[in-house]
Amino acid sequence: MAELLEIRDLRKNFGALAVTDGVSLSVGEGELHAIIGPNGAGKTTLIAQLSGQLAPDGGQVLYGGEDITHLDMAARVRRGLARSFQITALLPGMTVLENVALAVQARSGSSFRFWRDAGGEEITNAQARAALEEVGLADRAAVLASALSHGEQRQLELAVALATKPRLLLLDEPLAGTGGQEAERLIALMQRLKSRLTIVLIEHDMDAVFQLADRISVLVYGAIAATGTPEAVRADPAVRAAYLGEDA
Ligand SMILES: Nc1ncnc2c1ncn2[C@@H]1O[C@H](COP(=O)(O)OP(=O)(O)OP(=O)(O)O)[C@@H](O)[C@H]1O
Repeated sequence: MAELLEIRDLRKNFGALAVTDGVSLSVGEGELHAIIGPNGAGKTTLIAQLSGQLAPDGGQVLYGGEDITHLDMAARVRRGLARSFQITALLPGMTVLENVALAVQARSGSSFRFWRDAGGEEITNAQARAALEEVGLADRAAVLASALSHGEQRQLELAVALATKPRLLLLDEPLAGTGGQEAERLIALMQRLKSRLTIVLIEHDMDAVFQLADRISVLVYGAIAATGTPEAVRADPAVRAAYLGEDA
């Protein structure tokens, strides 16, 4: 498997706290790589450094062989690296379609003038509708984002990320706050996406993680305690002790 993402000795401190403590890991093209670990282990902080939201204090991030460590978020999105947020970043006063259309625009880098040009808006909306179709929200396109259920908002966040046509998708707790059928729908969606995208997934729902992941990395106190297939990670005594507990 060719490596799409390579993280080398990444470091981030908040004051005296080493939140990312020399993390090295690679993610192959087409892989779904889950990052698990206890609360406060530094998972979100790690993702933020991959998306370009947070600058690391040391180490390197390579994407498709290119050193992107010092690129900003917009430059990473243009290269096909998209993040779906743990904290909902939707515009509640805009429709579902408008939320996705804005993301399409961001990826194409189209100017405001292009947006207003005849045809521009239509193309943008067609791409936005395709993303909504993919996540199963097409029939909610005209509804205000604020009127969606929690699970639907998570679907919309995924549509927003997909609208940027990512090659690598960073998902931070996409199942948070969902349950039952909503969670099942999102898991089925991730299962579909993993056939055509590379995904780095942070998730606390262990059933979902063990079902979806090709490989799992366990982060404990900012460092990788283990990386391997779900079977290997489940069997790792250090992982069981540090995180999964007796009944894992
Ligand atoms: N901006 C910040 N300034 C100071 N400390 C921070 C900041 N962001 C995070 N931290 C601290 O860094 C540590 C790691 O936080 P992070 O959110 O990355 O963990 P996490 O593994 O994603 O946790 P969770 O599973 O609860 O989401 C925590 O102790 C947190 O309090």
